[in-house]
Amino acid sequence: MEKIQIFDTTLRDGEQSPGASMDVEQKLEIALQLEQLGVDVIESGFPVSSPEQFRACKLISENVKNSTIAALARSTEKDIDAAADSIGKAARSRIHTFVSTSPIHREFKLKKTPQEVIEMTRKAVRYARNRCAEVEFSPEDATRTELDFLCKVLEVAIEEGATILNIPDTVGYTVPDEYAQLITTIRNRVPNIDKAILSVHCHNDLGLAVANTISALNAGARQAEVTINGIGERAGNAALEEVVMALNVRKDILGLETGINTRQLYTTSRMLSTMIGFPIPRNKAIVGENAFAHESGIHQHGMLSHRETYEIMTPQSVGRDTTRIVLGRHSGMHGFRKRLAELNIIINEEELKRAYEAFLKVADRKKEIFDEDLFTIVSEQFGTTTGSLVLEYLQFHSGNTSVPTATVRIKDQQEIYEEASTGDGPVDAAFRAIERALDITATLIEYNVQAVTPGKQAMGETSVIIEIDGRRATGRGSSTDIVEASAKAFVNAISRYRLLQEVVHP
Ligand SMILES: CC(=O)SCCNC(=O)CCNC(=O)[C@H](O)C(C)(C)COP(=O)(O)OP(=O)(O)OC[C@H]1O[C@@H](n2cnc3c(N)ncnc32)[C@H](O)[C@@H]1OP(=O)(O)O
Ligand SMILES: CC(C)C(=O)C(=O)O
Repeated sequence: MEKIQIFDTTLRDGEQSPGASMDVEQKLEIALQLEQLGVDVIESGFPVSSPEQFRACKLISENVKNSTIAALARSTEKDIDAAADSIGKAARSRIHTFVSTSPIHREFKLKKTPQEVIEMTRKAVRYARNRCAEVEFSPEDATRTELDFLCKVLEVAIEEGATILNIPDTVGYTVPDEYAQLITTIRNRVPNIDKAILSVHCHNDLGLAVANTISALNAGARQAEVTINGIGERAGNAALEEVVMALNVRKDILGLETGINTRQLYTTSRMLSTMIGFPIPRNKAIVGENAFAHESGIHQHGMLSHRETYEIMTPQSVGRDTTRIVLGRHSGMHGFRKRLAELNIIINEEELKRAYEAFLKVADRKKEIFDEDLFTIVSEQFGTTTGSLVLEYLQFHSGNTSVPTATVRIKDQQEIYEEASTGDGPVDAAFRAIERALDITATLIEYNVQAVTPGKQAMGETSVIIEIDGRRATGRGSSTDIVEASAKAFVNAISRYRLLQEVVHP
C-alpha cells in the first residue's frame, strides 16, 4: 500500500462557495475536527484577503498540532508575507503559492507573456521558500495549459525549492483518462520531478472531480486536494469523504491508503453542513440520508439475506449507525415482516398478508411509512378500539398571581374526553388535565422543546418520552404556542402507547 496525503481545502477553496463563509471561531472548530479526522494538511485560508482571514489562519496554526497548516498566496511578496506571518506558529507550516499558466488566463487575466509567468513563478517560489520550509506551487488552470509550457513552469518551481507540485483542474474541464495521461507525462518529462510530490486539485463542473482525482492518484499523484461535502468554487471540489472511501473500498485494485479515520467522516460532514447551512442531498454518496437506506423489496430481501448484496461498505465504517430498511411503496413482504418483528408486532402469516395489503394502500399515498404508521395500520386491521387521539381543544390560564389551570378536550374515533386541572405551571396543568381526561397516569421521562423556525413567530417542537405501566412511548407536537406543542406531544405519546398496547406482544 502506498500512502496518499489528504490536503483539505474546505477552509479555503470550500469557503469560496457563495454562502459558505465561516467566522473565525467556526473555522477553528472545523480545523480541530479535520485534525481529528486525520487530515495531513489543512489549508486554513487566504490570509492576505482580510484581517479576519489572517486571524483565522493564525488561530488555527496556534491550536492544531497534528496536521500541517497551509495558507494560500498569489505570487506576490505581500501575499506570501501574509501567509508566512499568519501560519508561522504552526507545528508544521506550508506556503501554497500559485500563478495562472493557461493561455486564456495569461492573456486576459494576468496580461503576462509566458516568459513573465515563468519569472513570476521563479520569484514567488524563491521568496516563499525563504519564508517557510515547505512550499507548494500550483500552476492555475493547468489542464488548459500547453504541455511544454506547463512542464517548464513546474521545472522552474522545483528548481526554486517547491516540493509539492499541484496540478489543478481549475475549471473542472478534464476527464479521467486525459488527466491520468497528464500526470504520467509530467512524471516522464519534468527532469527534476523526483524532488517533488505531485498533487491533484479537481473541480466538479462536469461532475468528474472525484473520478479525475482517483484517476490521477492511480497514475502516480500522491496528494489529493479535497473538501468536506465537496464544497468549493461553482460546482465544488472533489469530496474528501468520496475520495477517501473510494481508495479504501477499492484498495484491492488501487493499492493506495490514507491516514483518515473514516469513522469521523459522517460527524465532520454534518458539522460543516449545519454550520454553513448547506443541506446534504439525500442521495449524496457516503454521507447522504439515503446512502445506506433501502426501500425496494428486492434490495431489502437481498440485504436481509446478506448485507453485501447491496452495500459495499458498512455504515459504521464511515461513522453512521446502521443500515436503514425504509418501508415505502416499493417494499416487499420480507422487509415488511422484518420491521414488524423488530417492533414486536407479532401477527400470523394470514394477518401479515392482510396487513401488507393495507400497508400498500397507505404506501401508495405516502412517501415513507414510519413506525407510527405501522402501528396504526396494524391496529386498524386487528386492534379492538379507537384509533389515534387528537387534542381538539386546549385552554389554559396562568400568571404570577394566579394558579395555573388548563382545560382539554381530546377525541378518538369513538369518544370525546374533557377535563380540567391545576398544576405547577401551564404545561404541568395541561398534562394533568390530559391524564385525568383519559384516566391514565403517565410518568414524564424526558421533555425537550426547540424552535424549528426562526423569529418571534417561531414554531416550537416538543418531544416527550412517557412511561405507563413500565412501557415507554414517545410523542411529538408542534405549534407557535409552547404549551400547546407540549400538550400535543403528550397526547401523541399516550396515543402511541395505546396503539402499542393493542398490537405489541408483551
Ligand atoms: C483558483 C482559485 O481558487 S484562486 C483563489 C481565489 N480566491 C479568492 O480570490 C478569494 C480571496 N480573494 C481576495 O480577497 C481578493 O481577490 C484579493 C485580496 C486576493 C485581491 O483583491 P484585489 O487586490 O482587490 O484584486 P481583485 O481580486 O479585484 O483582482 C485580482 C488581482 O490579482 C491578480 N492575480 C490573480 N492571480 C494572481 C497570481 N497568482 N499572482 C499574482 N497576481 C494575481 C489579478 O491579475 C488582479 O490583479 P490587478 O488588480 O492588478 O488587476
Ligand atoms: C489555487 C488553486 C489550487 C485553485 O484553487 C484552483 O486552481 O482551483
